[in-house]
Amino acid sequence: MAERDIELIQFDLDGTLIDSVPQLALAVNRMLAHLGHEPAAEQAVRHWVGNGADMLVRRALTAALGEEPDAGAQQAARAAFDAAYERVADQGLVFYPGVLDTLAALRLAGKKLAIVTNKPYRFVPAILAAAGLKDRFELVLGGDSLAVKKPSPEPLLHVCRELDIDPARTLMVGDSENDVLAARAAGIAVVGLTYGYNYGRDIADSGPDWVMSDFAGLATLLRV
Ligand SMILES: O=C(O)COP(=O)(O)O
Ligand SMILES: [Mg+2]
Repeated sequence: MAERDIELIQFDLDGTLIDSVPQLALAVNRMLAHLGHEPAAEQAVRHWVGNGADMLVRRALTAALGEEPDAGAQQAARAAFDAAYERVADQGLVFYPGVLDTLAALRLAGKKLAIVTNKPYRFVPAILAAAGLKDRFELVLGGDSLAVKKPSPEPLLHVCRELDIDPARTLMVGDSENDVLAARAAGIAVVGLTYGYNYGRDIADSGPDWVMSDFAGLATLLRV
């Protein structure tokens, strides 16, 4: 199948469309301060993002405590993180270069667009609204929208089923090995972006079908 036959593009959010680490780091540090711990460096937070809010909080707490938190500490920390992130998630958002123009061009070319993020769903609508992207996506799934999140293929397959589009006519675009693993297991072609997080590792090592350093490369790939 030619790349121009792609009908549906599923996007990761953090590290792909937006650089959300400043806001996540702020929320992590408000949570740590609330619990009496020293703040974490933004660079550390960058490497903790990728498996959703529970894992981000767990990694931050483990670093602060020097051991895994117990269930009660984890729960209290998650509540403090959520309260803090709710206030800043849509503030001062930075979209990566080429994202807004390329999304508009893909839409104009008749492509269906969706978001599959591991970020809890409740934070996502405000982020999209702040960027004027509320109506750009056919479907938006958060990390807690289904019973499983990426690297499970299920969220990606769920979107294909809901929109009635063959995985073979779908493209996944993300910055993390979780995006590549989910796409591969779903039989979906995948672009790996080099500018995101991926725990500080090279996305090329995960073996995506294409490696791109620039979001606008999608327009060239899909010939829109
Ligand atoms: O919130 C996370 O941990 C990662 O979110 P993402 O799936 O949009 O990269
Ligand atoms: Mg990501």
